[in-house]
Amino acid sequence: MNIKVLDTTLRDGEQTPGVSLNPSEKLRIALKLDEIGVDFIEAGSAITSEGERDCIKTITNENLNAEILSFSRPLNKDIDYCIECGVDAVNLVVPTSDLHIFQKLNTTKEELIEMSNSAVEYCKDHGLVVELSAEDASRTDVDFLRTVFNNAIDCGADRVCVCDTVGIFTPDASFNMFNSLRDLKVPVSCHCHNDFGLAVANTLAAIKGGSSEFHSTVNGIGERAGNTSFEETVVSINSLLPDFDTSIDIHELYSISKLVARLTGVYIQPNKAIVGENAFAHESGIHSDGIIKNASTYEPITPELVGRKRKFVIGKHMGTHGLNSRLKELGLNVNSNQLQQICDNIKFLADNGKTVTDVDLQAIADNVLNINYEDRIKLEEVTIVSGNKVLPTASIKLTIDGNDVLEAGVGIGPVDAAINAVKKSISEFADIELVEYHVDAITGGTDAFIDVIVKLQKGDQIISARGTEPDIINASVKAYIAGVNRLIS
Ligand SMILES: CC(=O)SCCNC(=O)CCNC(=O)[C@H](O)C(C)(C)COP(=O)(O)OP(=O)(O)OC[C@H]1O[C@@H](n2cnc3c(N)ncnc32)[C@H](O)[C@@H]1OP(=O)(O)O
Ligand SMILES: CC(=O)C(=O)O
Repeated sequence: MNIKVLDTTLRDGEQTPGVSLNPSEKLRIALKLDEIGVDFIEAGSAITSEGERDCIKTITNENLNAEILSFSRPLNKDIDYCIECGVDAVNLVVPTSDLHIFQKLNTTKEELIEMSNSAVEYCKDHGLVVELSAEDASRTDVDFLRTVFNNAIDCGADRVCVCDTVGIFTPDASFNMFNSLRDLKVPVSCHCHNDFGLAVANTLAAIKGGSSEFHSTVNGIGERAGNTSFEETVVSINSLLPDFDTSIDIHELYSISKLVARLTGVYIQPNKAIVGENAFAHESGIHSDGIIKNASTYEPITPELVGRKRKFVIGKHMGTHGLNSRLKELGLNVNSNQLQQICDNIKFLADNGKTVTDVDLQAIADNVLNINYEDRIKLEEVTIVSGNKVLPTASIKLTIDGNDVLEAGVGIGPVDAAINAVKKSISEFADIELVEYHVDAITGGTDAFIDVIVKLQKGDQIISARGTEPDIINASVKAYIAGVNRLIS
């Protein structure tokens, strides 16, 4: 059975405290959601603001394949704004629990049904598709919930949705709720929150119980602890529920996750399922060895399925099989004695608390293999002008293959300006992208040593490099140049 996906990254996801997307950012996300096969896109809440309406209009102007919805309360003024934005449908949110009806809306159950019915009729009179979402449904008396839904359906609602607004469902409760609503005459969808970390589990249980649609957000962003994670649910349906599928192009999940993280500024933790940095990374020797022999030993799905690549990480827990595989990726062939020596050196560093980067690994390997490696690029000088009233500007003097090169760059801040100046000096011969930048203050104070780790990419090759200095600009430039030197060596 095909399960429909309503993505609410642009509405409930944007309700993440501090997140606000502009029209072009919302459009980029909507285009990607549409491209990868999302059925319904909740583009925002038209009532919220002028800017929000501009965002929704930018999306509705594109005539996407997906149905475009706006959130709306069951109030004509909200619905009028939805109509002005040209949406196909409304997510009409009607609170149904006693708590919400009596304490929040300060009304009665009879008046609530009246408000809900008349809003559905108003929407239908204006040609809108209606998904009626019962807010706080998981704390609502089921008979009353059925009454609200059946009234709405009689008035023309096209779909109804059970919202676990504060994430209190357990998988059993979710299954039972949806199983008891199987006889409703329209599709029933589920909207779960992650307050107890159960949103994906509850969504899967809802689907097994009879829900034919689920709401989710990319990376699980949203109010408080967030919503059901889009990527986790899609992959779980694909891999764990053999009787169900979705129309989503699973290979694109990583790229949409990256896009949403970048545009919202909500970065995901490394151990997040499917899209986290470590989801397909292996440091432990026993795991890496198993993976090399047969990847299924320690990977339930292949990284390629979700648009990712496996990686073996250098560190304290690794063994020689994983290390050898990483050395080969870096173009280094070693015998078993050399391999063991390199492994011992890395474990010594790791035991002393050091994160071992690829550049460290290559330096250790050079030493063990007696390779005389000379950096092609050397930093001679870097000068920064920065302050509260100037555009951060950097001038840089390098020697490249023995020749002096002078360059200048500007940037958002002094580090950006310095890196831009280095990039300009090497642009003719090295097409290198900075894919990650991480900074730590080693001792915590303002006089601390700064440890910068960068990841740089040239074609298919990604390597990590470090710079440690008392000055963040010098540390960043040093890390960047160390990585570039290795990538062009
Ligand atoms: C579970 C969810 O995620 S619901 C979606 C939550 N999203 C948002 O709130 C984001 C968009 N919201 C906004 O921009 C603003 O809250 C607005 C424009 C909708 C309303 O702003 P204001 O008029 O200043 O009211 P405020 O937000 O302070 O209070 C909410 C009002 O809506 C009422 N309300 C809340 N939910 C509903 C509902 N589903 N149906 C009808 N009325 C509702 C409240 O009772 C309150 O009304 P009151 O002023 O008569 O007491
Ligand atoms: C409608 C909605 O976002 C909720 O109940 O959580």
